Amino acid sequence: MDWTRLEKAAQTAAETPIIDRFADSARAREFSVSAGEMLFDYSKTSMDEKGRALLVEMYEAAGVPARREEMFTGAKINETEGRAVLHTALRNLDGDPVMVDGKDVMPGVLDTLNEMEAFAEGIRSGRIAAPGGGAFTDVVNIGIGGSDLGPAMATLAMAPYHDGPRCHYVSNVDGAHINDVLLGLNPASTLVIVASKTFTTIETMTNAETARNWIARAVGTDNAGGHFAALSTAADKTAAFGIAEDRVFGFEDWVGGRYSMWGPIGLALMIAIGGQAFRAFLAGGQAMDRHFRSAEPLENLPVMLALTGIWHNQGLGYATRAVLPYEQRLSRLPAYLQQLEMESNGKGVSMDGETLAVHSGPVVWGEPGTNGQHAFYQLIHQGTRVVPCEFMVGAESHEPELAHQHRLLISNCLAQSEALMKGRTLDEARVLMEGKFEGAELERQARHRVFPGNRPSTTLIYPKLTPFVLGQVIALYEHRVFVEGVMLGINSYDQWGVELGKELAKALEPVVAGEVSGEDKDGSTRQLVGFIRRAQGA
Ligand SMILES: O=P(O)(O)OC[C@H]1O[C@](O)(CO)[C@@H](O)[C@@H]1O
Repeated sequence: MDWTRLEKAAQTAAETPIIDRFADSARAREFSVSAGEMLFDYSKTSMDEKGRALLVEMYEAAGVPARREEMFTGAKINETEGRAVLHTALRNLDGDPVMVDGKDVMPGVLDTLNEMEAFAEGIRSGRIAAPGGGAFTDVVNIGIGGSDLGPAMATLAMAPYHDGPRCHYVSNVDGAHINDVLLGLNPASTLVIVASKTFTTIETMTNAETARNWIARAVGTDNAGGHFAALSTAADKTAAFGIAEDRVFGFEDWVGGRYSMWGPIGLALMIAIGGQAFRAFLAGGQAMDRHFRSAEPLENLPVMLALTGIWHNQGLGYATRAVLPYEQRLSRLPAYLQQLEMESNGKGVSMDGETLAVHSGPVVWGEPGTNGQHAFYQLIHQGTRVVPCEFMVGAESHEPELAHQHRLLISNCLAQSEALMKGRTLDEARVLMEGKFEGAELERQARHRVFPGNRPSTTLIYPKLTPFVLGQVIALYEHRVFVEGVMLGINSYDQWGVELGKELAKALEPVVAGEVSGEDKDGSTRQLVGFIRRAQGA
């Protein structure tokens, strides 16, 4: 990959102020792309035609289209773990065959979907009741990372469609989390879902144990099993935990944790919104898959989202990107995308083990607008670092009676991208301050009110945040990660970088407990442990 050529092209293009590009009346149209009823506008960036052509050339040279076919058809593209990458099969609602090791995985996928739906509808209707009688009023999903963030994010996002039992999510090993969630619940009418691909994750297994004790204390050990379900690839381990086979919804190792909300890991979401709405969510993902698989690069929304990302990160060296949904119900989307993007593309070596020639994927962060405007947008507008912003907003809300609020929301979203691009010159700031200050003080005050402008942003607009649209948005970001990962030459589907901390935490627990001396630890770690133990009165 000729990253130097990209850097030069991007730097040259960035010499032209973004706003000047709109002298061409076709700019907005030509630097936008649609998928279904969704529009992605990347015209407020410095990307020019030459740069875009180079990006497409690099995309082709990296072999993204061929790799994409490999992914969809079950090739083992997760090479370090020897696994296929088939979250797309989970939303392949038509059941067209997808082969892994010579076997069609679709009958199993669709059977599991039907079983999940029968269970979810049973819980929703009260047909599947608590052992003591009475419908389940509350569901607690215990999981972390990919076994938490997806369904937790989507349950919030889908609030207008939530007509099932209340759903709660516990992830942190901090006992405060499960304590505070369980505090308000009645164990006799609570269903606990233990969600863990591996069923070994220490946080989840510890919380599951705590929940089991809580349930057993209230309803008796014999009845506790009736309050549990499990979502996992490890049937032996769910059985060992004591969860009945018909309460276990399994999936295969070709579904990565952070890509797993489309299958059993989405069970709590399905219980919240029902099988039909969950299938609409899957259909949205499937529609984005079809678009991604068939559209030419310039007409392909995930591809252009990815190429814009590469332009900003590897081309211009912008180390972070902000995801700014003007949609309160997407408040957990930035956290979800942090795992999706950073656990996937935060790698320092290429697939063949060589050190990466360019930076890996960016730091992803964000908050919903308009909240962020009153917090960190100061830095985005006037700070010395450039942060490409990814705005998103729905044309319509679910609150027609509050249409004026939605107008305000949209206006704020569009105003921010306009302000970032246009900025405010010193002359304009002076005019603003005239009459209030004069002389040197006017000059000083005016300088504080200058906005450099020329700051890039993109905007994704969708009709309304329905289950279908949420499915489209999540699949869009998954495919963006895929394209960027292939162009960087990395494996987006492993996560070895999380292992070292886990190993060290395991070794440190007996040191913190005072059972082992910890002499082999560094001075800082010994000091911290010592301080904590003294504070605990040990
Ligand atoms: O579903 P599991 O196996 O409990 O894993 C939870 C999370 O932990 C990780 O493995 C990271 O430690 C994530 O990739 C995963 O989503």
